[in-house]
Amino acid sequence: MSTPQECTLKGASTWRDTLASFPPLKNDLLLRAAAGEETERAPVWVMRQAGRYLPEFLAIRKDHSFFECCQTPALASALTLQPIDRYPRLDASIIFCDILVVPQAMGMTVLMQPEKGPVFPEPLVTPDDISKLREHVDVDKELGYLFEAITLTRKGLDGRVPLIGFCGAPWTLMAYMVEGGGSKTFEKSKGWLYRYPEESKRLLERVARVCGELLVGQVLAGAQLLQVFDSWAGELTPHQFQTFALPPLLSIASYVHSTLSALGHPGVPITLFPKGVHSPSSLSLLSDPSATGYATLGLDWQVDPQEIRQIVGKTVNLQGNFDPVVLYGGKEGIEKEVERVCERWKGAGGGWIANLGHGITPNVKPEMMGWFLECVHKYSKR
Ligand SMILES: Cc1c2[nH]c(c1CCC(=O)O)Cc1[nH]c(c(CCC(=O)O)c1C)Cc1[nH]c(c(CCC(=O)O)c1C)Cc1[nH]c(c(C)c1CCC(=O)O)C2
Repeated sequence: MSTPQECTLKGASTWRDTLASFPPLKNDLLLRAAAGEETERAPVWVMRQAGRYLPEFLAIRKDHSFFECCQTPALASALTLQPIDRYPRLDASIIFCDILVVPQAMGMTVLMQPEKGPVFPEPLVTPDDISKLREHVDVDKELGYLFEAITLTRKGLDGRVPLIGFCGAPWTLMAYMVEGGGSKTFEKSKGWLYRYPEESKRLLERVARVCGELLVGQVLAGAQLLQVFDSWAGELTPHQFQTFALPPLLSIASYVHSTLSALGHPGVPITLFPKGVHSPSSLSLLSDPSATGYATLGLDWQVDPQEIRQIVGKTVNLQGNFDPVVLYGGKEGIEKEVERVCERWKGAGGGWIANLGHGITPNVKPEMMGWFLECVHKYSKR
């Protein structure tokens, strides 16, 4: 990972003017919860909140390919604002983009296929293929559209809620780069970890370098909180998580914090979403933000907040962990479950950001999302 002094992003010299051009923030609940405050109610947002369950999303998507939406700042910004315009109860926005823009920036072709999801026509088959990746990634050149989208979106938000920037975690990105798409068994990518452990570590650190710069660039462009999505972390053994997934995650957070600090930027909190990581030994490694650089841990729906608090203590904030399928439970079912889960969280103590335990799914009725948000506002009150 390069040292902070080497930050050559354009935003490194322009961020003060960029930030000064934004309207003041009116709703800081998310930032207070991310700073560890037990807020008067839980801030709430939903992973994949801009997406296919919204008719206004489908209307734009009909005329533009998925990556065209990501790469066109006006479209990405419009899609980011759609859920914010529709749901005044959301406490955060997340920039419309995808974790797979990092492998694209490294030189890989990624297609988004209608029923299949992401496909890499030329995945990394053996470590020799690593040499096909760009040696040096010019993040401004390859991903500058995301920085532009963020700056544009901060203006469009008009201070209503904070804007979250994000990237994929190196292990999750490596899994896609080696599998060539989604997988049930992860036999190719996990196969690499057994067969080529040293080459895997080098690949993960190379991916981490791009992720670190991408996150810094997003903050310099106006992102107020960052999230790293390790969607496939739960596929690893605890030993693999510690050996392969964690070191590049730590490199990213350390790079982001030290680079922003060297630039005189006040810094932003980072959330890690290590989906499926339930082992106490792995969770313990993530319990101290001063050691990891991650202020908040995202939880999926398969754990209980009070049990997790027992393991990680109260220094780290938690985010999650509603079952995404609760949104198919009908109004009464949603209300009962939100009330139950909010009580567990209040009993757990510490900073809590309400969210689903994974992305919202495409068949959710938009009014059920609205009802879910209303229930969280009501039942998370302290
Ligand atoms: C693994 C992953 C991806 N992308 C992402 C992850 C991590 C979170 C997770 O685990 O779900 C993250 C992501 N993807 C998208 C966002 C935008 C911001 C948001 O609203 O949260 C974010 C934060 C848009 C998207 N990314 C994608 C869509 C739908 C594509 C379409 O419109 O055709 C959206 C709105 C496509 C995508 N992108 C990816 C897959 C596997 C797919 C296909 C399956 C699916 O649709 O969920 C990779």
